[in-house]
Amino acid sequence: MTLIRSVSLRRILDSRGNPTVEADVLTESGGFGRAAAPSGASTGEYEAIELPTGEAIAAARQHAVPRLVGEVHAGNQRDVDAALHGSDGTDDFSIIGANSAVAISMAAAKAGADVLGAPLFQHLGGTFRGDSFPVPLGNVVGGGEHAKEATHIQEFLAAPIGAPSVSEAVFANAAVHERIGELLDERGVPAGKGDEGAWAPAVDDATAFEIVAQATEDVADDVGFDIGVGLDVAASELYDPEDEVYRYGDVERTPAEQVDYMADLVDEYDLAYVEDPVEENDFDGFADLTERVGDRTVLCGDDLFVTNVERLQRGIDEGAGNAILVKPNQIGTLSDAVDAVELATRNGLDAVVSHRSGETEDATIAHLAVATNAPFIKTGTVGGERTAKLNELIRIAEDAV
Ligand SMILES: O=C(O)[C@@H](CO)OP(=O)(O)O
Ligand SMILES: [Mg+2]
Repeated sequence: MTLIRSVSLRRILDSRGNPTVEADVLTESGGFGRAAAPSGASTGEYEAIELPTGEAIAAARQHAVPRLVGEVHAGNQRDVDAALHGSDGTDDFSIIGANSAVAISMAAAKAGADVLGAPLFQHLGGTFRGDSFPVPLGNVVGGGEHAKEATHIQEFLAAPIGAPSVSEAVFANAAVHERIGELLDERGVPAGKGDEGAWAPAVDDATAFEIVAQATEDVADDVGFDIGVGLDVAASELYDPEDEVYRYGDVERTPAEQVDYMADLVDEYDLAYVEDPVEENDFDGFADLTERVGDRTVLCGDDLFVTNVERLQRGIDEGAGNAILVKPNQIGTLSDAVDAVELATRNGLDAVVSHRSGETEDATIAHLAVATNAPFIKTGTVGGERTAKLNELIRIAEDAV
């Protein structure tokens, strides 16, 4: 019924104005799915390979499409993703590109759901999913690789952990974003926005903490539930492997000092969430920090784990982190992303389904988060490519998809 009739690939724009891969999958019975690959700026060293768009499309047309059309059922996601792996033959999608692979994988899932007449989250997660929702972590101030001349820490996140519904959480994050705009204005600090729509003021990290803490408190008072503060430090981008130091402008920290600094920040700001507090090869430092503060905050590996079950298993064995960031394009298929969530969940780690800094209107990750019962989703606060996912969560909660 869901046998794939055609796969079309094209070059479309992402939110940074760069080209990316979009895939259309059509089934014999008329089911249709369309999806597009996102793209990172602060990419991890161990991510699956994103090829230049034209190359990825040509390679996928040559190697993957013939293995899918007339061969594989879109409703069987494992078969679709196995065909993608089989057509590539490497363990990092360096032949067809993880950008082509993920676009096809997600488009096939949507085509499968379309044939079934079921919402995507239900096709992926089953009929008992759809009652619990992830807490949206909203990027409200940022710098690093997402905005030059702004903060050293890449993302300051609003974490509306006490919100009674996903809709109230989404609106609370937007209110924090707006309040920060006012606070910056009051201080006379001009601010543009970074790649993900967060404010990108030229202030130091300490000032950003002050402003974000005040804004989350103000909005929490208004809405009547708890809003915590989270961070994506993206520490690999601050780390100089030659000198073995983290550089925050003129301030340098050794790996041991970096762990101390992160532990101090967790206590000083009662941080609800910290992503990539140390660089991507430092499992020991991550484990040390987890031992020290893992009982009171979510310590999430992004560049550390790259949605890869082998790296995640190492983290589990070594006690490095208590959460994993899940980005389908880091690993190339939905099946691999779901495997990472399931391994994490079985071992008591939280899954945080995530966007990339370069995005499209594609809202697959909203469905993936609901389908896998992920406790968190990180997908920005404002801007059309971010609200595409946030609004989809609101629709899923209302049974309106
Ligand atoms: O580091 C991250 O978590 C992401 C998304 O916020 O950024 P990028 O897509 O640039 O890797
Ligand atoms: Mg990150």
